[in-house]
Amino acid sequence: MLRIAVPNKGSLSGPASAMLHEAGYQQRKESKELVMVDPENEVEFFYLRPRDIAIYVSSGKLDIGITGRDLLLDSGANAEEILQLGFARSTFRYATKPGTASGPAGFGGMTIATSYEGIVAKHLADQGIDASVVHLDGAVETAIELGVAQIIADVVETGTSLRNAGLEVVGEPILKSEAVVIRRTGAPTDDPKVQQFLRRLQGVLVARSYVMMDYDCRAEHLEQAVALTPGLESPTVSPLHNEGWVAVRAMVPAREAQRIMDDLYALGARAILTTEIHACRL
Ligand SMILES: Nc1ncnc2c1ncn2[C@@H]1O[C@H](COP(=O)(O)OP(=O)(O)OP(=O)(O)O)[C@@H](O)[C@H]1O
Ligand SMILES: O=P(O)(O)OC[C@H]1O[C@H](OP(=O)(O)OP(=O)(O)O)[C@H](O)[C@@H]1O
Ligand SMILES: [Mg+2]
Repeated sequence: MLRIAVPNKGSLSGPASAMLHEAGYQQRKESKELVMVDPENEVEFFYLRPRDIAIYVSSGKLDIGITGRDLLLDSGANAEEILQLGFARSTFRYATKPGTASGPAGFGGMTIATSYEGIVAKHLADQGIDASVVHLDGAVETAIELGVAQIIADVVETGTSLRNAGLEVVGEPILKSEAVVIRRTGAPTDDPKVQQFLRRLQGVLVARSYVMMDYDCRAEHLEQAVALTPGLESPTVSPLHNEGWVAVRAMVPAREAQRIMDDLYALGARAILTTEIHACRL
C-alpha cells in the first residue's frame, strides 16, 4: 500500500485534499481524522502538519508527501520535489518599515523575525550578512511594531498582510513557492504505485488547465485552423457530410480558449464548441 502524507491544516490542506479527490482518491470526511485508508486504490493517507511532512518522507516511513517548496527547503530534510501542483503559490521575501534598509546588504547587526529560520539563515550565510534571526510561529508582520525585530522574512501572496502592517518588501524574492509532491532524495523512480499516483495528479493538472475544442471549417482553411489548435499530439480531423468541410477536435489551454475561438471564427470556422475535461491521462 502506498503511504502518502497530506497537509492536515493551513493553506495547503483544502486544495491538496480537493486535488486528491479529483484524482479519484477517497479523502477524510472530518478534519480530526489523522489516518485514512483508501482500500480500492491501495493508498493510506496520513494527515500531518505541513511543516513536518518533509521530515516524515525523508525518514522513509512514508513514500511521498504533499507540502510547500518553502517548507521543504526550510526543513533541510533529505527529500526532493517530483511534481509541481500549481496551488498555494507565493513568494518568500524580506520586509521592513520604509527607510530601514534598501536590501539585504544593509541588514548587518539587525534582527530578522521569521517562521522559516532554515531558509533565512542559509540566505544570510550565502550573502555573507551578519544578522540575528528570531523564530516566531506566525503573524510575524507584527514583530516590527512590537520591537522584536527590524526586519521580517515571510510568505507573501497578495501583499495585503504587509500593507496592513505598514511594511514594504526589500530586496529580490528569496524564493518562489507552490505546493509540490516530494519523495525521499534518491528513492527509486520506477515504483509503479508512485508512477500511477503521479499520473493521476498530472491528469488533474491537465484537466484543470485545458479544454476540448471542436469546430467545423472549410478544408482549404484547415492548415491555418490547425496552426491555431495544434493539440497535444495533433488534432483529430474528420470529414463532414457536406463536401469541402471538415470537423476538427483538439485540446487547447483553457485561458486561451476565447481568443482561439475568435481567431477560428474570423477564419470562417463555425459551430465552435469547448467542453470541460474531467479527467485525463496523457
Ligand atoms: N497566503 C498564502 N498564500 C499562498 N500560500 C500560502 C499562504 N500562506 C501560507 N502559504 C503556504 O502554505 C504553506 C504553509 O502552510 P502552513 O499550514 O504552515 O501555514 P499557513 O497556511 O499559513 O497556515 P496557518 O498559519 O494557519 O497554520 C507554505 O508552503 C506557504 O507558502
Ligand atoms: O500576502 P498575503 O496575501 O497577505 O498572504 C501572506 C500572509 O498569509 C500567511 O499568513 P496566515 O494568514 O497564514 O497567518 P500566519 O502569519 O499566522 O501564518 C503568511 O504567513 C502571510 O502573513
Ligand atoms: Mg500562516
